[in-house]
Amino acid sequence: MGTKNQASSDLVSDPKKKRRVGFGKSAQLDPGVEANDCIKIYLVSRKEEVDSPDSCCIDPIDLNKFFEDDGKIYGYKGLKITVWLSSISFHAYADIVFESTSDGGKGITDLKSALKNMFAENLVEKKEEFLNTFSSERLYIKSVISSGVALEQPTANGRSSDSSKNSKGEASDFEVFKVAGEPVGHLYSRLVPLVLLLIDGSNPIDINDPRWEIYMVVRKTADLQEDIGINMIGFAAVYRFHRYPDSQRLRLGQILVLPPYQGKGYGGSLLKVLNNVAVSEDVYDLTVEEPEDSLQHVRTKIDLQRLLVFSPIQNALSAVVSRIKSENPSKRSEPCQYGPPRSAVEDVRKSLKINKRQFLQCWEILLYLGLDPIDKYMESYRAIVTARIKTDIIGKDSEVVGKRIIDVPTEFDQETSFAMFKSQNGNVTGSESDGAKSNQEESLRQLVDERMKEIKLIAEKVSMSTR
Ligand SMILES: CC(=O)SCCNC(=O)CCNC(=O)[C@H](O)C(C)(C)COP(=O)(O)OP(=O)(O)OC[C@H]1O[C@@H](n2cnc3c(N)ncnc32)[C@H](O)[C@@H]1OP(=O)(O)O
Repeated sequence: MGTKNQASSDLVSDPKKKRRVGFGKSAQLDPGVEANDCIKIYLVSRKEEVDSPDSCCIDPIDLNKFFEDDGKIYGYKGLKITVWLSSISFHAYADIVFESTSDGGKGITDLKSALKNMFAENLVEKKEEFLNTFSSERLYIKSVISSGVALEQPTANGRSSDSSKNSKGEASDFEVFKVAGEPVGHLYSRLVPLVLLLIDGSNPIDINDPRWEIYMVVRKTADLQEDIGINMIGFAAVYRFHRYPDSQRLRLGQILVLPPYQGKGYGGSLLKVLNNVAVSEDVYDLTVEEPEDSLQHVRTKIDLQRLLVFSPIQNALSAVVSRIKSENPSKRSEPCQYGPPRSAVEDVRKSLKINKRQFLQCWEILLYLGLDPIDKYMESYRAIVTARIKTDIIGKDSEVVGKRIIDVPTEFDQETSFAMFKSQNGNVTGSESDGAKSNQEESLRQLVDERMKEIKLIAEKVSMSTR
């Protein structure tokens, strides 16, 4: 880490100095600068890319969280921090530039310790030392994968056309390696900054727990010399649970495709490899921990492609589609069940390793795809989705007297925030009113609209890929 206008030793590193109390009037207090506004992080794979304006600037989820209290940096005038993060060894170097420092009543932020929070041991003090890592650590990824196991690549359809969009054909030129046991800790320690910067709401995994495995996607670059040409594209951290009495479950905890490679099919390919692992090892199921919408989108597309050709569920699916067509669910006063039979849930889990929750999500979209032409059955379909969402939010007893949903002020997404309200005698008391009821209906309508949009989008993509 270094500075241009000021020596790095000028930076405050004594925690006691971090938040000195100022005595000026509050109106004159240093307003600070948002970390997000003065830090830029570039991902570089060659030393020539350092200082180049054309390098890949990444877009971290939130840099403010690395700075105490309100995420602001205090005490600097004209502060600009440029971080170069190596995608070869994952070391980082920070170039810190500022015109002057002074305590404007809020102390002078300790930049060193904040950057250490982000990059830990990967942070290199001297630029020269950082530049040297491109040669001294050039075999790092190669050495990691040499301790791992190469996995079979998926041959399933779905991404090949997208991959060919890339004129360099990058997405077809990759391999996946599984790293387990002792090397996981060392490798993951290097990957932690990427996880914290690029995966929303992530926390580092416990590297002392031997049940974590890392699946690494690498690309061999043909134009470079032997030994050098291996880049990491992305990785997944997967937890292997024991399931009594003699089975195992896999849980995808974190997945990241490096920003320059996102949207080129690598994430989907990695998920397909994980599906292959789950099926070939005959584990109980493969689940995903709190998937982001973007991941859930890719995952659902892949699962739908598998389900559409999975013959054991096709009869059940046709039967439910026919019932919807003839029963007209939108006209029924009682909510009706159009879910899959239990045997289908079990078949899907056993053969495809898709768990029930994910299968139900996919089933809803399979019904949409089956109701052809969908426009004719849209009212019925929407009624089914509405009933399902209502049940998900307030449980199976939603129609029971005395239980109502109301929307409540919340710091979370308003669209998904409800509270259940139960009165003693079945009458609604307190603040629930006609107004609250219509708010509740509006919230439900918005949720249904969102889900309908999502279903339509995925159904279109899947139809396109299977044509
Ligand atoms: C359990 C967890 O780890 S949850 C956190 C998941 N990880 C992250 O959010 C980190 C940042 N994102 C990523 O690393 C990647 O974008 C992943 C892993 C989510 C997906 O990998 P990619 O290689 O980008 O996906 P891939 O190219 O196979 O598929 C692209 C699809 O994902 C969608 N997608 C990719 N990135 C995003 C995004 N940031 N936002 C919304 N959608 C996205 C695209 O719309 C595309 O869908 P389409 O083909 O239907 O148009």
